[in-house]
Amino acid sequence: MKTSGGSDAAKRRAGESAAETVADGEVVGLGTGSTAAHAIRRLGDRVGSGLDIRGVATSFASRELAADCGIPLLDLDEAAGPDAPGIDVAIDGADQVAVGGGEDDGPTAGPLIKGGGAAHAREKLVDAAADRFLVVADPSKETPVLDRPVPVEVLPAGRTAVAEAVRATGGEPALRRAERKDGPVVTDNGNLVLDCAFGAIDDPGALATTLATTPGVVEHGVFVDLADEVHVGTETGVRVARR
Ligand SMILES: O=C[C@H](O)[C@H](O)[C@H](O)COP(=O)(O)O
Repeated sequence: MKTSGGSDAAKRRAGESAAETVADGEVVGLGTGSTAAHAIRRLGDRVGSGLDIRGVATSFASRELAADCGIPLLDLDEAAGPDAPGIDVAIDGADQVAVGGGEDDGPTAGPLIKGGGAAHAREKLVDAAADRFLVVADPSKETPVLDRPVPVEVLPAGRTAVAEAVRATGGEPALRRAERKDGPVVTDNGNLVLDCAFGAIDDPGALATTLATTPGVVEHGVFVDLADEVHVGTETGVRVARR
């Protein structure tokens, strides 16, 4: 399991807070990463105590963890077809989340960057299909303006063409390399990842459209207008920002 900055206690509070909102009978999208893993473990505990849910995994890693935790699983095709139950709620992490001011109504949940674990293509499928999408994060992920490099999953044959297109829009692409093998990271879908630095992203919606319409791009890690709630675990509790 990939880990990231931020304390594990804060991640656990965030994951468990979101897991507590899941109700009996629901179909639950199971996110990827070290924060979502806490939600999966808590859901596994609740299943052990009688909660009746089915999970839809977003990656090889989340499927494996959910199976270890005793959560019954559905494929996305089984959950999202015409006569299928649908996905009631998805719980997933983020690499960066824009949280707005909201002095009167509390903080507001804005766009996200995801894909630090190269799982963003399946995550976006599941998170977008869910009736409620809950993001779980620690305070190191919050920012007023997104500015982390955006993970872009590309067809292997499109790697150079997509890199050129990214440069043409002012971005700087870097092929993601594996830490424990000589060569690139290969996604669960058999593709490559370009981490594309754009500096401060003033218009995430426009960038999302540009990347989505670039030939060779399978999926990018900008998630716009998808998050319903962001559960931010702190050293002492949990803050919830809403859309
Ligand atoms: O591809 C991976 C996912 O988008 C993760 O949800 C994201 O990288 C956050 O992971 P973590 O909770 O480990 O920081």
